[in-house]
Amino acid sequence: MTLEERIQNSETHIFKAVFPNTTNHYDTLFGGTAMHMMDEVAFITATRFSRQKMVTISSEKIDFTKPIPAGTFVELIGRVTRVGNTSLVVYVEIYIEEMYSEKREKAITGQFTFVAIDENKKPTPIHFKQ
Ligand SMILES: CCCCCCCCCCCCCCCC(=O)SCCNC(=O)CCNC(=O)[C@H](O)C(C)(C)COP(=O)(O)OP(=O)(O)OC[C@H]1O[C@@H](n2cnc3c(N)ncnc32)[C@H](O)[C@@H]1OP(=O)(O)O
Repeated sequence: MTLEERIQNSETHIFKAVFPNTTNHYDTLFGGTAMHMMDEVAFITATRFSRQKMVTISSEKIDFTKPIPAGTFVELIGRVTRVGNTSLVVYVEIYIEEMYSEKREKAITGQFTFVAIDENKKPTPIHFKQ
């Protein structure tokens, strides 16, 4: 399998409904909840890419460009964008999708770096390198 095929195969999509237990006093999705969901989809993407134990080492530049209203769906998409020696980077996007129309827009983006670890919890090479 080529690197591009492996990236394509490990691209991960998760849909969630924005219900009131995830919203703040503005009736929009909590930022912290969004980051939690992003870390989760990034972790799944990293693990599906590598099939190794992965831990988050860094998250960066999380841009909240649109509020996510209660009563919508969100789609999270994780995609590997860089493969290093022991680390890889996953770019995550969150799209808002209205429940009763096809309207859809990008709301949040961010980047998460993961490191593959061995049985001693030390960095270990990712089996696939660029
Ligand atoms: C309320 C209800 C809760 C419900 C719950 C649900 C959970 C829903 C969320 C799911 C999410 C799942 C996620 C699970 C996985 C964890 O939970 S992970 C937990 C958080 N992460 C950790 O605890 C990791 C702690 N850090 C460490 O153990 C060590 O730093 C590590 C990761 C073993 C790395 O060791 P190190 O000696 O610092 O690494 P070092 O050799 O210097 O560098 C290794 C690589 O990292 C890179 N690197 C080092 N520092 C950085 C940096 N700051 N930035 C970028 N790259 C870096 C290096 O460049 C190197 O890359 P390569 O050139 O080899 O590719």
